[in-house]
Amino acid sequence: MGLLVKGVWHDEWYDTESSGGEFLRESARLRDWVTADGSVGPDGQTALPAEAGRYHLYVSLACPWAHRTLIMRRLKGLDDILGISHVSPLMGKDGWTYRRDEGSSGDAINGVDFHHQLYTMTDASYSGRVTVPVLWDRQQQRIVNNESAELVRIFNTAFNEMTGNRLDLYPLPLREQIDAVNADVYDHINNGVYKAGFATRQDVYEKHVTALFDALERIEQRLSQHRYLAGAWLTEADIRLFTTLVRFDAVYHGHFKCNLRRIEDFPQLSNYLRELYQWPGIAETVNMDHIQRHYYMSHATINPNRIVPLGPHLDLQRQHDRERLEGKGIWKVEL
Ligand SMILES: N[C@@H](CCC(=O)N[C@@H](CS)C(=O)NCC(=O)O)C(=O)O
Repeated sequence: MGLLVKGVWHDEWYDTESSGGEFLRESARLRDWVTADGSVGPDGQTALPAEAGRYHLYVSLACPWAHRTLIMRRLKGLDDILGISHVSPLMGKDGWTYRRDEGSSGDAINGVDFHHQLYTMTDASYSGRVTVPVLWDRQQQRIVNNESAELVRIFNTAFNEMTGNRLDLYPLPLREQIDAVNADVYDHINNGVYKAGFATRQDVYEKHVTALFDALERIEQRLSQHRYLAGAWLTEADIRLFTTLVRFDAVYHGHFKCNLRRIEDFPQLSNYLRELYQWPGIAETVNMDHIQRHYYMSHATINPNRIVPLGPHLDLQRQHDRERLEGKGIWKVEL
């Protein structure tokens, strides 16, 4: 675990000292877009044009943020035009690596050993955290974007004409609702588990665990009325919640001490989790071995002996009861 300072790798754990025991997530810095024809992104971002085989996705199979992009790649039928490489689940003094003997695929495109090399290839004096996921442009030899929320949106639209895939996980009429639920889920659940787990003071931990379970209760309530977070349509909001829920009982409950309840103990959330897990294509994106080994073996400050627990035995293929609520599947746009 570490970061780059002016292009030089430093092995350092998160600094929570200067923030009163709080884990503060750094904003992603590489924010260019890919659009169908290379015209600017939705907020005027510089963009590159969609082309089959031009881009490559670097992920960790353990990481919930990277997992969003893997699900989008699958749902949007991008497997053949967007290659992937995955890091080793173990993130030690060198940060994310491409060590095959630990379970990495190796880097199929650049052959680097360390993920931070992709950042310094992009900018020789890069400063900041070195994170997954990353979208790489093989033509310009640089990272295009390292923010998963934006990669989800890029994958949702940029390649539609090429693939003929009309699924829209961020439909115009639902955007306001999606943005609102995303904000709550991001702050209190996706990032909430990290804020609790990486806290280095008792009161800070308690504050974030309480906020996390309050948010889970709110979502539980919502899911008692609606099949999905934005109503009858499955959207990116569901994908974003799913990647945290699927790790929850296996990792966050024990390792991050988010243990007031398990997801299994919430009737709506647990059935909803199973429905999404059983959605065509999604289960294949879940790698519990990488998930468990990553967290328990990489965070030495939390689990110094690096023992990986054997349980819990989750059966996510069990039947769910969500059919009692109206579901319309995924929205489709006209091409
Ligand atoms: N904002 C980023 C966050 C990604 C992120 O924090 N990924 C974690 C893995 S789960 C990481 O690479 N952490 C390395 C570090 O913080 O040094 C995104 O959503 O894409």
